[in-house]
Amino acid sequence: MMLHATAPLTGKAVACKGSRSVPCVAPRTTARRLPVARATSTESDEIALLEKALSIAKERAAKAKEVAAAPPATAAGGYSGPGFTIKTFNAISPVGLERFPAGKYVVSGDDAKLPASPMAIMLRSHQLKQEEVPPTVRCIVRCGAGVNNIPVPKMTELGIPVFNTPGANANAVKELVICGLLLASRGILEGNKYTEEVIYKEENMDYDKVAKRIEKDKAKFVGCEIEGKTLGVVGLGAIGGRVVNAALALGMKVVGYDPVLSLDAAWKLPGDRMARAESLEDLLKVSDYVTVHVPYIKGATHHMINGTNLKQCKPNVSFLNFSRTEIIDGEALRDMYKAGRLTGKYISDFADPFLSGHPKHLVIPHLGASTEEAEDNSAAMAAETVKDFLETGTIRNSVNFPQTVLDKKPGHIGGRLCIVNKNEAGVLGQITTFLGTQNINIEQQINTSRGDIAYTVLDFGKVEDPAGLQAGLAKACPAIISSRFIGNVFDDELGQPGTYFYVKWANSA
Ligand SMILES: O=C(O)[C@H](O)COP(=O)(O)O
Repeated sequence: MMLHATAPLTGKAVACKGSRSVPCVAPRTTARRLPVARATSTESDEIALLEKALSIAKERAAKAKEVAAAPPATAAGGYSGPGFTIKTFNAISPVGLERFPAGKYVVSGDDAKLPASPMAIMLRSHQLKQEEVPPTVRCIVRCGAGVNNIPVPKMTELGIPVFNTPGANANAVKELVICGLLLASRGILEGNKYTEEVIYKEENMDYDKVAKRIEKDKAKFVGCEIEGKTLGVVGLGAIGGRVVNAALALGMKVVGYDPVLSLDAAWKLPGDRMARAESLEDLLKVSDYVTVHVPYIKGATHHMINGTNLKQCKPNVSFLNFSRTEIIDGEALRDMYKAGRLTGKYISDFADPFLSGHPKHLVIPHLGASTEEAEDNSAAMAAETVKDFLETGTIRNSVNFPQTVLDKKPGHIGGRLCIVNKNEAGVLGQITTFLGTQNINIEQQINTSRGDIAYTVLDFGKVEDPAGLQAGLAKACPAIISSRFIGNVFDDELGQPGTYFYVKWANSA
């Protein structure tokens, strides 16, 4: 789709309320034949718009670079020791990067600019390889929801928590889903393509002819309304829940399905106005539109919509996929289109290897979370999550570690040990027994577990040799994967970033 306002244009830019980056163009007042130069005018409008969009993108990227490359400044409060080092992949919003206090954190996408090997990784859709994760990395944070670009099971095995930012970009995705519903119900993209590729060409950009043709050919693109139709929402988390409410507000009927609905998410649903399907098949049977909002998990949501359950669908069902390609089996859908069994559209911000170029498959770039607001929210939330973890060991919004929060006692002076170990019987006992042999009195502790991993945080008084303590503990408890000693971060020499971190896999390599 070309980037310009609707009707043929005078080329005169006017201020447009609510639009920051895309100027509107004043409508023509009298009909006239468009000279050949008309094409040049439209092109120059488009070039101007594209240049403007590009300059905004460049400005944001430059700002992000500037923040990331800022030399380590002296931190507020006079701290002048080493800072936590964060390696970024992808362009991360400066709004998030600015959350890392200068002098206490050094953030860069370039290893050479980090004074020490990275202690955390911050990324968006970059396909993270295991080799990119040195043993100094204590955590990884995804500015966004989907973590299928991160080798999570391997990270779990290495004892590295992976965080994401659930909900931070949900509104942006919801708005695009609503747009997707309209793209599915009306011939918007097809009509635009036809106008540009057929009408303009055939009528040689003659305005009067173009205007007549636009009226005449509208009959080719008759759509339907979404009001009163049924939307099936698969996955009722932060995005799905918002989609449910927005669709209801537009007068749609909504049926939802989520086999792992959290209590938190359930509270946000309009239970009285949304029907809840007992199974995916039940949802597919009644839906005119189906939108998927589940994470991509191999073996769980891979081809969740497939050749078997597509047979349950209404023939004119349209699919919206702003989650991940592999959730819908594109090959099966293509076969159903081929056999004439399905006639609705498939709207997505992901390409599909089996449907590329198929007239029913309307693809746009992966734009779900690409709004300034979503990028800012996700980066800010990611930065706070990392800071909390690095400075206190707190785990919130992790996809592979248990939620763990142990508030420090006011005025606590001394150490905190954060231990990651295999979730096996007797390990906690081994840890506390060992600390007892070292004359360490535990003041408070928390022990949590998730799957194969357990995480323990213990507070105690001052210790003289944290490194020796960690080495001794690892020897006494073979199930320990890593441990991290946190003193009073930034306040005493034991609390300096980068110190006292034990990693079994690095030591045994
Ligand atoms: O997983 C997500 O949050 C979305 O797909 C957005 O991804 P992006 O940050 O790469 O745009």
